[in-house]
Amino acid sequence: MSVGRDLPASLMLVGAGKMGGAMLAGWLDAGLDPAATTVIDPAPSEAMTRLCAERGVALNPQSPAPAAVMVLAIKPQGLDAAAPDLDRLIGPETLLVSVLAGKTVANLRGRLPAAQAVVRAMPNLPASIGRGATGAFANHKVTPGGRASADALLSAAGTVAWLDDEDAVDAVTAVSGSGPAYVFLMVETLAEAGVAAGLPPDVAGRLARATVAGAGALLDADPAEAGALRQAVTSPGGTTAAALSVLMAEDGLAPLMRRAVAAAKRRAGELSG
Ligand SMILES: NC(=O)C1=CN([C@@H]2O[C@H](COP(=O)(O)OP(=O)(O)OC[C@H]3O[C@@H](n4cnc5c(N)ncnc54)[C@H](OP(=O)(O)O)[C@@H]3O)[C@@H](O)[C@H]2O)C=CC1
Ligand SMILES: O=C(O)[C@@H]1CCC=N1
Repeated sequence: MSVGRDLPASLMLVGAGKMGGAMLAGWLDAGLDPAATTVIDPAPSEAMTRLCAERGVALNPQSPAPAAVMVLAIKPQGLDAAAPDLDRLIGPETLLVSVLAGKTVANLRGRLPAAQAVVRAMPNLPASIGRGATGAFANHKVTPGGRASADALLSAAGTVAWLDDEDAVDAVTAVSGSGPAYVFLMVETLAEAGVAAGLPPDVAGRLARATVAGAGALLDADPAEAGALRQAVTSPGGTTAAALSVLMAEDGLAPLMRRAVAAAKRRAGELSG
């Protein structure tokens, strides 16, 4: 699908924080018309204010007109307070694309009755460099053209997986939405372990960061499965095997990751409503 061709004729981004800001930069780079783009955020960061000024994007205009697509990127906990004002900004043809964790299509339509066609999307932070991973679900009111627009927007930020089952969005949230934080934590804990093993903190930090970044880049460049790449590092009877006997033990990383993902999915469910 051609990203540029299917980008919406006009777009309103509501909430230009970490996730909204990351996506906006990618969309503008992908060819979204800045003159047809509006950002609504009551207290935009300096960087967002500068980006809008430099690229010619309208920031908090007095009387914004409904756009072809509204992307909602406020916190889920802020939906109730924001909804009455936002509902007035949704036209009969507006496609609502929400990235709010936990908020279901029914939750959204309950707060925003003007919204008919709704896409629930769960992107992640590497969208800021066009390397995001997004899961998306479209309700039955979304037309093929609306889905193509949403796909073009989300694809501008990286890989998109469309989901047939809305319940899967909470699992996507727990795996890829929150997932970058798990990887960043891996860098932090690997560095800490390096210090405990005797490395100076700056050396441990630099090597841990470069190791995770390099492993990610290799995973990206090499079509081999992650397990095969792991085996390529593991010399029989060597140091990696010794470490993996700890990480792959019955009480190692796998059950810990299952518990972490289950906790995130449970939290997404709690944010529903
Ligand atoms: N961060 C991430 O990695 C991911 C986040 N998400 C989802 O993205 C959404 C935003 O998260 P994130 O970017 O981290 O949060 P942020 O707090 O960074 O961004 C939310 C932004 O919305 C603004 N805002 C608050 N109320 C309104 C309003 N009524 N109208 C317009 N803007 C408003 C906030 O302003 P102020 O700060 O002044 O309140 C803030 O700038 C969440 O729903 C989250 O679940 C999804 C995937 C990944
Ligand atoms: O932590 C959160 O709730 C959001 C959703 C996924 C990533 N950040």
